[in-house]
Amino acid sequence: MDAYQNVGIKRRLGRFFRRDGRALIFAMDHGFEHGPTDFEEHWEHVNPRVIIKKVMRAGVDGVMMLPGIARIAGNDVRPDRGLMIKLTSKTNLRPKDAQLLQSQLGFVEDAIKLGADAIAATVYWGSPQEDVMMRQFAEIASYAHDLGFPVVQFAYPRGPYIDEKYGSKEDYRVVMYGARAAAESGADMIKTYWTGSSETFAKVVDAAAGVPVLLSGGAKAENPVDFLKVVYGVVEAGGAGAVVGRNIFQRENPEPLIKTLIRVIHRNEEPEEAAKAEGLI
Ligand SMILES: O=C(COP(=O)(O)O)[C@@H](O)[C@H](O)[C@H](O)COP(=O)(O)O
Repeated sequence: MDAYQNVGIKRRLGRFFRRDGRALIFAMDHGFEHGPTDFEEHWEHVNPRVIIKKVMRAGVDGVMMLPGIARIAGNDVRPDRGLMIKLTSKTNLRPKDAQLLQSQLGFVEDAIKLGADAIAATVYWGSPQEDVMMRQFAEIASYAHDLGFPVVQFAYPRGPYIDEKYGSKEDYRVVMYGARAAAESGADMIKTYWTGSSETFAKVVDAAAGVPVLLSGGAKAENPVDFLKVVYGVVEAGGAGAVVGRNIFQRENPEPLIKTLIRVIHRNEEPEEAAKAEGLI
């Protein structure tokens, strides 16, 4: 039985990762997690069908979204690309002291009915509510794995003790700890923060013990080359690519950036050269 389940996990992971073991995944959960103001720069992208068609054309390897957006736009994700459905979230409208919890808003069955190739959940390692998210992740992972579906953990260390002890949630010792905790809790793919250098990110990759580690994109960079350099650093460190939202959808025409990211992630091209080749700069 186990062998068959592992085949399912591997085949489904293979819809995200190319032969080089890397992926560029488009993130589209911001309308819920940050609010629709994230789309104000290019308001047409508040319609998931519009932006998903654009990112598909440009060649992203997969897309991550919440279940309701998958009902609206899941069909626009081409069948040969990965569809990741995330089952936990929070709004930015919550009181501040409740922001350190992601709640479950859907179930493994929902994600499977919607055609998911992978199922994702966030754990804020170090949060006072870490226990709740650990249990949510365990329940989701246990059931998904039983059915042969890979599970992605957004392993985000954050909480008052982290700030007090390390000064920053991006301190590599903290990010490394989160990645390790994700691997030890059964994740098949990990999404986390940039640590500021390729050397320190390599430690995060090591700590994940073979589970692929992808960058969580972050706010839109003023200069796209700065963002490309971060992604280049992730790849140099042995990272498995990036999950990118704002740097893509906060551009009217995201195609040149996506094509440049593909050059950096899948062809190891230097950011500036790649950006010039795609007419981005
Ligand atoms: O993890 C998320 C939010 O993280 P946050 O609480 O803003 O640090 C997701 O909303 C995004 O999917 C993720 O941040 C990737 O999108 P970008 O950061 O590239 O916009």
